[in-house]
Amino acid sequence: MNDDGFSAEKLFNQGYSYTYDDVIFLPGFIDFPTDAVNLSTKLSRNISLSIPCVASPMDTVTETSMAVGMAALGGIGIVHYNNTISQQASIIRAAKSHQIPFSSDLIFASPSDSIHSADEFGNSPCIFVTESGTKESKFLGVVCKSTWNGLSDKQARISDYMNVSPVTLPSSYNFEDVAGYIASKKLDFVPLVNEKDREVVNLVKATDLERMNSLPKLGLPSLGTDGKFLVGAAIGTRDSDKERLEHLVKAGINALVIDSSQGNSEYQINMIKYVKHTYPHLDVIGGNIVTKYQAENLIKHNVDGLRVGMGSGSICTTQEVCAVGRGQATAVYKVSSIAEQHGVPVIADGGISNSGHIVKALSLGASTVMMGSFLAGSNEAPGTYENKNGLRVKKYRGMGSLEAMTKGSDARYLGDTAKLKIAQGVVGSVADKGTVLKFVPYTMQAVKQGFQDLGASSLQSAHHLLRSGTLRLEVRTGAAQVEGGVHGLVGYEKKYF
Ligand SMILES: NC(=O)C1=CN([C@@H]2O[C@H](COP(=O)(O)OP(=O)(O)OC[C@H]3O[C@@H](n4cnc5c(N)ncnc54)[C@H](O)[C@@H]3O)[C@@H](O)[C@H]2O)C=CC1
Ligand SMILES: O=c1[nH]c(=O)c2[nH+]cn([C@@H]3O[C@H](COP(=O)(O)O)[C@@H](O)[C@H]3O)c2[nH]1
Ligand SMILES: [K+]
Repeated sequence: MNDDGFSAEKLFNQGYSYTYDDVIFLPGFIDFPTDAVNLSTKLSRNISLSIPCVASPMDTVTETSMAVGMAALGGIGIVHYNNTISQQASIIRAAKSHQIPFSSDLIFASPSDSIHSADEFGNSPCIFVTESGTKESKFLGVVCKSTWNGLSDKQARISDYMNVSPVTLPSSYNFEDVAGYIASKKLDFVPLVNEKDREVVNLVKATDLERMNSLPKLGLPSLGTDGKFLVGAAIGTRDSDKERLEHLVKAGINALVIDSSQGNSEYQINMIKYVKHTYPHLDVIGGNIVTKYQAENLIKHNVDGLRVGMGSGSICTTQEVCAVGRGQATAVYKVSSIAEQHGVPVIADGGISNSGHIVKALSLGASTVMMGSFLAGSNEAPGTYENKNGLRVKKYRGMGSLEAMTKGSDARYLGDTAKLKIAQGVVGSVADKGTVLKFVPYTMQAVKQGFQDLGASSLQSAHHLLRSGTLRLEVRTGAAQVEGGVHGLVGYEKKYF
């Protein structure tokens, strides 16, 4: 019997609430190469993923572009609901209509419009002309920036000079097909059009070919039985969320997250019952929870997945405001020890700021990690980059921040104008990280190295090491945490890849 270090069972039963940084694993035995580590997993009972990564349902994290990027990587994005029903449904429809791993910004105008300034093109080489000037309208033609630049009468109506027969490709084409076509015809760009309703879905530029070639090779994407990207969505626990759900189901969601900071409530249980009864084939993820007791209650009502984390998120102030929550390492271990007995996968939500935290979450029993701040600085997150003190940043805010609550179009807070609003989150910003298509694969490679050090060649094997007591861990003192980081240098640059 190995008496070095502690088993998780012993370590997590001593009355302390531990975070990821508090604990450290002792190395195991390596008998396989890093590339033999298999990170495939389950989001929920019936949804399989090839990487354990989930984008959080937050309005500065997951809309179409993030959902597409995460599914292309083999993970999944959960689309937020701090918008109208039609906006959320349209984000989901757009994500599900993609076959290629990225989503370009598309600009639309109607034939009767005029283009007054080159700025209206943004970064796009063209403006798309549709009947109503919106995306969900019949595609009529394009105006290329070069054509507009050459116009003598800049006030002319678009209908007078647009190209009504541009080269397009069907949106069902995959990236290799589109890239091959662009290269062979020497095109600058090609719009991808949904043949059924003649809607423009995406735009691939010649520069994208080079960009994609410089990125790590993608593994298996997350696809549903219909061959389309897997996309999840979140809703709340109000009655109005039932109408929202009807539209999300029509838009094709594959998984539903019932979003609440304290998921063990009558409101949530009633919603779970409603969803399970009305849409028996939809996987329902309940949460958020941090205790065995909460988990048992939601499992009893047949949830297909559990979202774990209260107050651990980077923008969360719940533990300060409400004095309720739990250290995330303890929360993940405790909840997953119950969930595993019922075959319910656990999502470790919040507090992930490096690959080591992902290794810890998964080795303590989670099947996936949900991330907000880790993804919010990517190109795929909503919003534009700003310059702050010489640093390129994007806004990232808590869904319980005053700003997000007052923006909220649903009745959660605005309907309750008589109530005093208390924020449980902050508004901040995060540094530019480039595309998820690059930094997520590198992060997964780092996670594989962590698993190799532990002697775990898969999530199943990591969970087996955990439950059998073979995985040994310890709590790090403050000094040990300092020692485990970079220390004693005058200056340094941290570069992971
Ligand atoms: N994971 C975390 O630690 C935390 C996350 N958040 C995020 O912030 C957002 C807001 O979270 P919450 O405030 O927990 O939202 P919530 O919608 O669950 O709760 C807001 C308030 O409405 C009440 N409520 C919910 N359903 C109701 C119904 N059917 N009838 C009457 N009252 C009802 C709740 O009890 C609560 O007082 C979410 O996106 C959540 O994920 C907020 C705090 C902590
Ligand atoms: O206390 C909170 N107040 C908020 O306003 C808030 N908004 C999001 N969340 C939760 O934080 C998670 C993301 O955390 P990270 O940025 O650490 O990945 C998310 O996935 C949520 O669980 C909030 N928690
Ligand atoms: K926090």
